Amino acid sequence: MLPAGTLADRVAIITGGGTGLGKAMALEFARLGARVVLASRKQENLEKAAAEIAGRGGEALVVPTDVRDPGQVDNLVNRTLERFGKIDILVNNAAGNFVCPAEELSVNGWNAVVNIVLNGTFYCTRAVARHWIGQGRGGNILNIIATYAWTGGPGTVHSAAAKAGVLAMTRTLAVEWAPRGIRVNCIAPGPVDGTGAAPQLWPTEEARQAVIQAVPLGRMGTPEEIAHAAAYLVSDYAGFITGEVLTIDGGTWLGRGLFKGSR
Ligand SMILES: CCC/C=C/C(=O)SCCNC(=O)CCNC(=O)[C@H](O)C(C)(C)COP(=O)([O-])OP(=O)([O-])OC[C@H]1O[C@@H](n2cnc3c(N)ncnc32)[C@H](O)[C@@H]1OP(=O)([O-])[O-]
Ligand SMILES: NC(=O)C1=CN([C@@H]2O[C@H](COP(=O)(O)OP(=O)(O)OC[C@H]3O[C@@H](n4cnc5c(N)ncnc54)[C@H](OP(=O)(O)O)[C@@H]3O)[C@@H](O)[C@H]2O)C=CC1
Repeated sequence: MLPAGTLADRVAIITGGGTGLGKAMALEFARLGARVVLASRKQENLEKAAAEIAGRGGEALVVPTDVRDPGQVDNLVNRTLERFGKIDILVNNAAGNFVCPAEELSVNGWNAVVNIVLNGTFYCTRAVARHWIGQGRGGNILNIIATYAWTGGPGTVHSAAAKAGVLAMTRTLAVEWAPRGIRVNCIAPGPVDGTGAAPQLWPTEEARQAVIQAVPLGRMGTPEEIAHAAAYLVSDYAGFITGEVLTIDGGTWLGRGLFKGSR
């Protein structure tokens, strides 16, 4: 765990910060001293997370936002600046996902996921970076992707394609904005319990056990394990890291190996 004070005085916007991994990151960033801005569609989830942060002595601003709407994203940036006067960190964590054979996926289904994951990430990134560049100051962007950005993800073509786009965006902007002092990195989590992925991707205990079988470390990850790594990447400890993907998946994307029977 990073020491308290690591993110002192930082202001962090976290999209999808009311639930799952976003909430875990918000709690951890607040523990480390950051003031956090929670942005997603459902105000009720955001308020609950903000109350939990306040209950632990932290400070959180709630800004209901649909990241698919560039106008709402501009409002998110403006509300953050009105309240805190600056932005140091943006975490693009909001996502939508469901399992559906590609040939059965409707245009609306494709667009729903791609608009949240790929377009929403770009709208938020552009709005925050415009502010930084206008002010002549740097900042930190962390994008939450998934390992199927490079392995492919049968059953989730919308999400896999969108996350691959976010990975390309990360590497592109890491270099394009390096002279501006803006770092851009990714985390690729493996399956994590206690998040919104469960009802969408492993809705039954049987399905969950099948996922665990695919993990070399033999278990799901925890939201806190992702949050600790996220805090590191947006902190000064990672000051020379940009354009990188930190995979936190218990070895899952590497597979189980071919020769299990003979080991
Ligand atoms: C290793 C793990 C990696 C994990 C990665 C993650 O991201 S985990 C993160 C997990 N967390 C989350 O996913 C949380 C957020 N997720 C959400 O808000 C929704 O799941 C959303 C992504 C559909 C967006 O909602 P919305 O209100 O904007 O959209 P809407 O309800 O209006 O639907 C739009 C279209 O999609 C269609 N459609 C929907 N479901 C299915 C389905 N199962 N089957 C087929 N199709 C489906 C629906 O029929 C419609 O098409 P139509 O009929 O008009 O042609
Ligand atoms: N959990 C896991 O096992 C894995 C998760 N991931 C990634 O981790 C991240 C967090 O997912 P997880 O915590 O599991 O799932 P959650 O469903 O808990 O989180 C997704 C969040 O995105 C928000 N969101 C969805 N659509 C929009 C939108 N249009 N505008 C703004 N916010 C939106 C939701 O809030 P609201 O409904 O209020 O809008 C929700 O808080 C995602 O990027 C996901 O792809 C990657 C690999 C594995």
